[in-house]
Amino acid sequence: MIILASNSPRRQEILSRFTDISIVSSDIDENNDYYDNPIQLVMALSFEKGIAVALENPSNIVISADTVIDFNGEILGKPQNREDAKNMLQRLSGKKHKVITGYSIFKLEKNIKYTDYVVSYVFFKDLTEEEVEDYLNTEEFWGKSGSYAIQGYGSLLIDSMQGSFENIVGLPISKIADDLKKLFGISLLKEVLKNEKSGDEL
Ligand SMILES: Cc1cn([C@H]2C[C@H](O)[C@@H](COP(=O)(O)OP(=O)(O)OP(=O)(O)O)O2)c(=O)[nH]c1=O
Repeated sequence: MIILASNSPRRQEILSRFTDISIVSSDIDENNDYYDNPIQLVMALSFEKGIAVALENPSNIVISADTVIDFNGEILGKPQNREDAKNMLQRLSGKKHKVITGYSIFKLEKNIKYTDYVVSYVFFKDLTEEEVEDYLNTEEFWGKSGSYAIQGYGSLLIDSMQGSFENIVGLPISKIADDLKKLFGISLLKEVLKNEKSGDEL
């Protein structure tokens, strides 16, 4: 069984659509000042999140991920407080930014330690002060990189996007499916059929 090393309900929801998973939470310090390159940062953080869990479970496939926003070269993570969130949303307003998710896949008994990343683009609408305040009042911004959730009320803030939607939500499932095929010969569609997951509710 695949282990997802994550506390993120979004990541759990995405991966569990395709295969049975078990969750092992990974608590690492995400305040990492070593990297000013967002790609290096998300790859390093995802590796760190996953490796501790992989060492405990060497015979399992372990997947971990980390998501940040790259706003003209500046890294935006999760907001510390409402003020911080307001500031991020006002800066993203009317502009394009990158959402970068780094992810790692491990199976240590086979000496597999794989890390990669996926970039998506999000174009924000011009937001009024009132719209920003109303969105903040939904409290959805907590725990979200860039202070919004494209899968939630944040969809109203967004003009358009380019690339993988699931990557923005935190797990680039299409790319990970390709990697699972390459690394282990596992097909997520075959997993869906094997586990008789129903497509009816989607
Ligand atoms: C941009 C964006 C981010 N997010 C979320 C995905 C991630 O959960 C979160 C970024 O924080 P992360 O640090 O990547 O992940 P996490 O702390 O939530 O979970 P874990 O480290 O245990 O795996 O932002 C959305 O849900 N929607 C969005 O539109």
